[in-house]
Amino acid sequence: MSDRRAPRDPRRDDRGRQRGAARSRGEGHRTSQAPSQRRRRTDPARTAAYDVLREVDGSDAYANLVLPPLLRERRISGRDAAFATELAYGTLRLRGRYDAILARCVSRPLDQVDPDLLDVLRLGAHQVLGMRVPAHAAVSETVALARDRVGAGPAQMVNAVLRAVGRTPLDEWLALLADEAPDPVTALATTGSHPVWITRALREALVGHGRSPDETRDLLDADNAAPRVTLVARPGLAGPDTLRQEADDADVRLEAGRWAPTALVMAGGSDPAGLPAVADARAGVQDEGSQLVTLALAAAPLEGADARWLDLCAGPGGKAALLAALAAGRGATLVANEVQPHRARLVERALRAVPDGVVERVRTGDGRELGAETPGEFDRVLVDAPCTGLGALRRRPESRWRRTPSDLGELTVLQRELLAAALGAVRVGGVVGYVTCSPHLAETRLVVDDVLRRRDDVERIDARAALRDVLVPGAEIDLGAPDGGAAGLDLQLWPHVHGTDAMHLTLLRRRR
Ligand SMILES: C[S@@+](CC[C@H](N)C(=O)[O-])C[C@H]1O[C@@H](n2cnc3c(N)ncnc32)[C@H](O)[C@@H]1O
Repeated sequence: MSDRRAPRDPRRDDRGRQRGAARSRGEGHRTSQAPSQRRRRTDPARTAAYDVLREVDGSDAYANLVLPPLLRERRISGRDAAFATELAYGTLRLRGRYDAILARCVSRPLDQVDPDLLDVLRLGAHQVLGMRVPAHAAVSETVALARDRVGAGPAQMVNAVLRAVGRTPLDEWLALLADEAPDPVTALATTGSHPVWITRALREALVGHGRSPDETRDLLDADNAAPRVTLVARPGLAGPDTLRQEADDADVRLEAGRWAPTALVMAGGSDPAGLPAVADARAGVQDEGSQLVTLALAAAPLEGADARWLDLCAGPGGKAALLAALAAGRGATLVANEVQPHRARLVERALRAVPDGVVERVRTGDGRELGAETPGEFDRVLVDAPCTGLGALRRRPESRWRRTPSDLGELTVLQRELLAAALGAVRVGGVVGYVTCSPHLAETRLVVDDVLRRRDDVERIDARAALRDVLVPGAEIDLGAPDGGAAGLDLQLWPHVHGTDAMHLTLLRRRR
């Protein structure tokens, strides 16, 4: 907040950065023209962020697919690229909070504001309230953007609205929004910038998985923070030491992951693709939670043969590549299945560093057929089911505003069918790992309970114990209250507790 209100410092530029020496001497872009004659240039980074927001809104695009090529095309790099990224992603994540504030500063209902203009206002609000941009720069640059992209009339309105937004500090805005909310969940949702239905579902998931509802605020905050890039060093293909050496050579800083022995966290701003091990798939980019559930499935106790593994929903192949690397080290083989042909091709690419003979095949087809097609053939089966992704909201800035409760209906039917197929494909005594990147009880507990209610040949086994067996030595992990029921056996990770996506793992064993 203090930066936002800082008086103008001539040694700093519009983003509060230290100016270059020439700039601070007043040389460079200034001309002898009178201010009124100067044509105001819009800032390329802000324009890029705006164009991403319009693509996301107008074309249903994904910000993380639109922004990187756009930055490359416009040759925006380094700190400007980081600024554009934070501006675009931060604005998308905090859109709900900013809309609630803007609604109090705009004279007409927001749904009557032109969407182009509304995105300019949101970008301005994020600079004023969410970034360390001095208020005068945030306002003047956003007004210039409005003039360039929406027109001179709306630009005046942007000026007035952003000044009104900036007159109240963020903590006072949040207190006001909370006071005016009709109930506590809506207060959390508005101030924490999540839809009410998602806030309620996350709160219920915390409780259902053995945690306190009071953690909801922290969870929402964690969803609003940019995640750090985590790499997986695929065992036997690239050891963490090799990866560290390659990172040193590329001047990239890596830190050991907190929980998974395979995880290395990158210092901000570096490009993972620049590391040879990532370029040739000995390593990859993978959330630490995804690594943990995969390692836990591979570590689950098993009697008898442990020779054939199946990944039922493998695309784009992150977990399949880790499973295959582990299988290679244990003399096992892997079948990877994916229904979408283009994602099956991504699985093949992800598996390209795995030694010959380990990957039996990459099958393109509906995983639901495999229960009947390959009955009882596998010793370990992973079902990383398609889900709402409510556990990975920090990675997909716009997705919380796109998802609707009705998505759950179709997905949870498919989840049940895929889990049933996995239980058909696993041998008696074999293990199935049911995984989602959503903590929603309807996609986790209820799916498993429902499938188990219909059969008496399957038992839950302790996923938490399997996880503890694979953690880095000495790691003390808080997995919530051990209540003895399903919540005591199932594993549910959380962004605000573990710094991972909210990955879920239930482990099941075929008894007969
Ligand atoms: C959560 S993603 C899997 C992520 C993957 N395990 C990884 O780590 O990279 C779910 C995948 O299931 C696929 N899928 C959806 N319906 C399927 C079906 N009926 N059979 C097999 N795969 C399916 C989706 O296309 C998607 O690629």
